[in-house]
Amino acid sequence: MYLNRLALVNFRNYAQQTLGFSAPKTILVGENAQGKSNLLEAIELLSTLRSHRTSRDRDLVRENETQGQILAEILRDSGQLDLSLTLRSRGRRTLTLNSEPQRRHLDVLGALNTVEFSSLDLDLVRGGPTERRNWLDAVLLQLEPIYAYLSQQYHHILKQRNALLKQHRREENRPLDPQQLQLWNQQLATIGAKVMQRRIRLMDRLQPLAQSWHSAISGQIEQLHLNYLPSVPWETEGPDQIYATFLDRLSQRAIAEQSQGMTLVGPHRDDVQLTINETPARQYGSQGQQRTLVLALKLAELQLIESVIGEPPVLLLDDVLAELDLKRQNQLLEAIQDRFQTIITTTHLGAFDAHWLESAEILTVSQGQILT
Ligand SMILES: Nc1ncnc2c1ncn2[C@@H]1O[C@H](COP(=O)(O)OP(=O)(O)OP(=O)(O)O)[C@@H](O)[C@H]1O
Repeated sequence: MYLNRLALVNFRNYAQQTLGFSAPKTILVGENAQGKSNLLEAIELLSTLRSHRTSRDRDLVRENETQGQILAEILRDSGQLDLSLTLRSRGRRTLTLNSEPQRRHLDVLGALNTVEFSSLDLDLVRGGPTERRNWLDAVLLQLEPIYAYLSQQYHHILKQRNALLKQHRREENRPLDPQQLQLWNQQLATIGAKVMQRRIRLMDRLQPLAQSWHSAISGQIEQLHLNYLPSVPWETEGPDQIYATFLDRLSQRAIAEQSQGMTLVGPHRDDVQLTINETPARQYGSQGQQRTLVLALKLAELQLIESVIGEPPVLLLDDVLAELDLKRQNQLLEAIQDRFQTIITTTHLGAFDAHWLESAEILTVSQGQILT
């Protein structure tokens, strides 16, 4: 898969910018706050329909403008795709694929596959369960875009169920309608079990890949384990078993849920435990070890997406490469070679291994403009 051209109109600090990618690696170099990450954010938006920096479209539209646009030409094995996303400071975004307006936006997921690696990814080790769940969900969206509907459905049910519990807590005299709660319980367990099952399947596929990268980078001295920690005890019997256990668990926590006014059981409470040599990585890791771990996870993600979709995804490295020592840079270089189109941002080229610079096109970003 290859991102051939990108055009930005009134997006973040770009007024009008077209960019053709002509090498397997592109390095965007520039001072702070010039627009390097904004450019990667535009690509991320086309790929996932989300930005990890904001959930409001009005932040993405250039100041004092009412609408902005991102357009891309993507070369896939099956042919060329033209994708455009129009963002409005007031009003809904619109999307076209090959000039056809798309009513169901989630259907566009999968047109452009990307793996992003930024310094924020260190939060996979250092941060809380939310970061790790979001990561799993983002990988699942790339692997099976249908997961977006499942996740949306789950959050809708969760919101409704929480509203019911909250209302009960607020109006203490009002008894909780057991039938209504039962209905939400069944829906939560049905969809929740499917979400968990997909996440666990993903972990099973990521684990051996991450382990092998991790042991290669750490020189075989450290053993990585990824362990899914579900809030519903997990048996391997299959969806019916999970559904039944899920309902049991909800009834066990019923009093706590009613007094707290929120749902305490389900995949929105799950976590992933990362251990190195059986010690939790969060407590164990030096900065270097944590970087090795995150790099192994990202390489596993890259490899898995490639094998599932049958084409290499585009790799986005936001300000992270210069932070890796030369050994880790070379591991990464070896893994991606020229097979993965890679777009890299940095404030300085000095820390790059010469091999990176040889095979890359280097572009300077200054005040919302790309100088070629
Ligand atoms: N909606 C917007 N309209 C105009 N300018 C914006 C908008 N959103 C962000 N900016 C500007 O974009 C710049 C930030 O760009 P970006 O985050 O891409 O920086 P960067 O080049 O990646 O720098 P760093 O190396 O610090 O990460 C800031 O100057 C900010 O004011």
